[in-house]
Amino acid sequence: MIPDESLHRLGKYKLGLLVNSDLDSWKVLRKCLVESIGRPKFLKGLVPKIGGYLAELTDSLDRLADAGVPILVNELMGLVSMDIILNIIFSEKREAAIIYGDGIAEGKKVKPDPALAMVHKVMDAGGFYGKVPPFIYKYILRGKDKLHRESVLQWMRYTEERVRQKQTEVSASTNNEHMDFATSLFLTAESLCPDQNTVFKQVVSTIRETIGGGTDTSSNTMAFLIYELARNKALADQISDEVVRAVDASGIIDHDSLSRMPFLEAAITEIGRTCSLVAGLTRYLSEDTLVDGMVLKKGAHLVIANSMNHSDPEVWENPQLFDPTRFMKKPAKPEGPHGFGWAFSPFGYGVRRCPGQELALIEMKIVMATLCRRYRFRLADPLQSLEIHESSVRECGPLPIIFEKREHNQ
Ligand code: HEM
Repeated sequence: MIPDESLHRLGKYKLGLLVNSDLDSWKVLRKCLVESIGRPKFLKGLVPKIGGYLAELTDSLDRLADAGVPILVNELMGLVSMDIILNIIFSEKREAAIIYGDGIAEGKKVKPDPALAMVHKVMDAGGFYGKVPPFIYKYILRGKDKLHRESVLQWMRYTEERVRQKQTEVSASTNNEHMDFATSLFLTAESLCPDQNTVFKQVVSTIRETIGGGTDTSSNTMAFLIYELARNKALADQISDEVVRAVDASGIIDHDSLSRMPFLEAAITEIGRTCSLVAGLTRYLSEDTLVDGMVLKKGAHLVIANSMNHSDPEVWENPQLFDPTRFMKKPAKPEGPHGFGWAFSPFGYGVRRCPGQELALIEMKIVMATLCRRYRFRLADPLQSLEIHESSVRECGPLPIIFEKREHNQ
């Protein structure tokens, strides 16, 4: 539940998408986001872009496999998602995951990536302020409050600086044919917002949410999936064989071959259920609403508990079991994106559903297809259990994994 004091403060907040309480400005930003990262042409163009990056990453992972040393897969996937999202947003060519993989292969101690470390801290701050009523964090948890505030301020300065640089580039450029997300966002926001100051503020807020939303979400989902595949060799082999069949001899994964990987897609969907990355969705009732014969009053704040719905034994047979085949069968009910009605909503529902869903699915599919085709994943400690850290999203704790080359490694 959102405490009243927070709500009062949110009432004045008209920036960004996630916690924006002003319908008009939310609509403008949502349009910006959906018209840029949601466009089919943009999504199709992502496949070769991410594929090029992965070709370099797998050279590094090959060296890691040859060295036979474990790598923290939660950190690796965080860097992969960060490299990809910053490339999409700013056309920045980052190689943080490659540097990390090479460093580990050579037995060096690798320093944490500053941008990723900042996102982790901000997600932690989001989790902290989302859970604890304001008077507690203000008066009782003063020390933690100070730390989280500093992380948030550092993050705000970083994103503002990046967007300012971008604004200068956009206004100097005459050719915006191959636009990155930030450029497209600027141009759309300029056509929709009343003044330059508002444009700047909205772009900064939206970019903050896109980096945050685009990093710790897909990266943790992939880390959780790698954990399952490391524990279940038969599933991992099944995905690997499917990918080998779907791509031609060149091994290049293109847009068409991605559509020939239903089992991998089902495994990604199933991990969305078992890990419930976003544990709950929040809603404000703008009118009295009838739910299961009960009237919920206008003005109520609801939390839709994904983590409970996703493991409800009345809906899911053997809910604790990681079983992708449940998403390959004919849906039990015709409702909802996967035929499981309200019982399955990893990306949310309706007008507030995640605007990055298609992007995340393409990214996760191409990254996991590439990794599953080329490597087996082995837990460095066979008894390793999964550590889950509850932040703004569910985060995968330290997970050391050994990459082993498969026969289809090239
Ligand atoms: C596995 C990956 C992801 C998961 C599981 C996820 C999940 C979610 C969920 C559950 C919501 C709330 C939806 C609702 O209340 O109905 C949400 C909102 C949002 N997501 Fe994602 N997301 C993912 C990836 C991404 C990516 C890649 C981006 C950006 C490129 C993104 C940006 C956002 C934004 C901006 C919102 C707020 C939308 C609004 O309030 O109108 N997400 N996401």
